[in-house]
This record gives sequence, structure tokens and C-alpha cells, in this order.
Amino acid sequence: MFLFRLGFLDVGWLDILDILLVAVLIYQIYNLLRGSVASRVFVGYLLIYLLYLVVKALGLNLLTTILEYFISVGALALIIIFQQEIRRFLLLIGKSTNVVNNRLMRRWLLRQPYLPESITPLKPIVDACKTLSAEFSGGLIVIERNDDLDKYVQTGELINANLSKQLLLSIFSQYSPLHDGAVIISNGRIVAARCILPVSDDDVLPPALGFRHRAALGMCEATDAAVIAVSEETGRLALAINGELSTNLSLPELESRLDKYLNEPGLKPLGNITP
Ligand SMILES: Nc1ncnc2c1ncn2[C@@H]1O[C@H](COP(=O)(O)OP(=O)(O)OP(=O)(O)O)[C@@H](O)[C@H]1O
Repeated sequence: MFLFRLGFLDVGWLDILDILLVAVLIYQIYNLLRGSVASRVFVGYLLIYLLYLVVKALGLNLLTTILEYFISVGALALIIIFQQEIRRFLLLIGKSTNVVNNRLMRRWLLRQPYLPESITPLKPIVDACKTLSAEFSGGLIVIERNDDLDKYVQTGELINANLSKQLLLSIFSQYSPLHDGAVIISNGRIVAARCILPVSDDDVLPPALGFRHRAALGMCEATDAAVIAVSEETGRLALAINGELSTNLSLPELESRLDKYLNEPGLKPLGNITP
């Protein structure tokens, strides 16, 4: 598998593949830790490891032995320090390979027949967000994509009604007994309200953002749903998708991001946003 020679090094296809895989891994770890205290610990550990390699190459035996001990104990310490990040990383991997909860995979693997789904129009959702934002009413709206959200539906009150802007506004009205928690929307229907979502423990979130936003982020870390949070304090709109929370979105931005994410080719159709 020899490809070319770099100085005294023989480089093959497998070496290139190896380098690419390590680069992807380091990039993913960097993305996961970006901005957190853990990232500084990671850089510190990496520097000590580089020092170890240099010291070993120079043949400084005593220092090499000390650093070897430090690195092996450090590996254990890293697992403890990074437990939240490791958990999030494993959750992301599990989410992307989630066969049981993924309806497309289930259909394909278990040969379940294709049942035509009704579509979720985005316009009533976006219109409701506009009003909620203007009136400084808090809102938390989960829109199902492929992952089954039944587990979260069970934590709230079942509604199973046609999706409409008015119904969403009634649910999130401060006088409604259902306004706390999240609304879950699936296949053009408001399935449940007052649902409890998993809360993210990401320490990169600005302290100004409270549990509504943490719940939005937590839900999109655990599933592939899109989650909209309307802030009661500021009226600002935020959208959580694929483990990332985008805050301070304008209404057109919210519309286009939702449209792009939910109507991606290969997914069940969810309808278009009409202006
Ligand atoms: N885990 C959760 N699941 C569902 N809803 C939640 C969860 N945690 C909080 N909420 C909802 O968020 C509401 C407000 O929480 P909080 O004030 O901490 O949020 P926030 O992010 O600061 O948003 P806001 O800007 O609207 O105040 C709660 O009353 C509740 O309705």
C-alpha cells in the first residue's frame, strides 16, 4: 500500500486514512469541548503528552518514567473530569445510530410498511411564535422529525388536536393550566402539552438563558427534533437543532432554518412555510 516517500518516511493509503480519521476525531472533540473549562484541561493534557514524546525521543529516562505515570493516572482523571462531555458525545453517537427510535430505520430494517404521514405545516407554528414573541409570552415547541418522541409525550397532557396558531396561543397563555413545559407537535397535530424535556448540562450556555433554553438544547441533544424556545423575559426566539442552540433569531431566520432542517430530502415531508 506504498504511496510516496516523505524524507525517510514511507507514506501509504492506510497512513493517509489514519491521519484523516485522527483529524476528524480531534475536530469532533474540539467541537464538543469548545469554550468550556474542559477544553483548557484537554489542551494541558495534550501539551504534557507532547512533552512526554519529546523527552522520550531525547532518551531522558527518569523524566520519561515520571511523565508516563502522570499520563496513565491522567487518563483516568480525564474520564472523571470529562464525564459530562463523554456522556454528551455518546448520546450524540447513540442518537445518530438510534435504530429503535428512528422511524425511517425501523421501516427499512423491520420491513414495516410505509404508512403515508400527514404533514406538519410550519406556518401556524411560526405565526404563533411571532405573537408569543411580541407579547412576551414564553413558549417551548418541539417539532418531531424522525425520532419517536412518545417517551416525552407521556410526561405531559395528551391533546391530539389539529395544529393551529390559536390553539398554540391558548396553550401558552399565562392563564392556561397547560402553559408550563413544552408542546410536542407531530404529523400536523399537537400531540401533547406540559411535557417535560431533558435538560442540557452544557456549560457553554450564557447564564442569562435559563431552564427553558436548557430544555430546548437538551431535547435536541437527545433526539433529532427541532425545538423552538420563545423567551418570556425578552421575547427573543431561539431554535435548537442537532445539539446546537441558535439564539436571537429573527422570524425569517427561524422560518428558513426550520424549513431547511425539517424539509431536508430523505425525510418524511413536513410541508412548506408560506409567508
Ligand atoms: N425541563 C423542562 N421541560 C419543559 N419545560 C421546561 C423545562 N424547564 C423549564 N421549562 C419551562 O421554562 C419555563 C421558564 O424557565 P426559565 O425562566 O428558567 O427559562 P429561561 O430559559 O430563562 O426562559 P425565559 O427567557 O422565558 O425566562 C418554565 O416555567 C417551564 O415552563
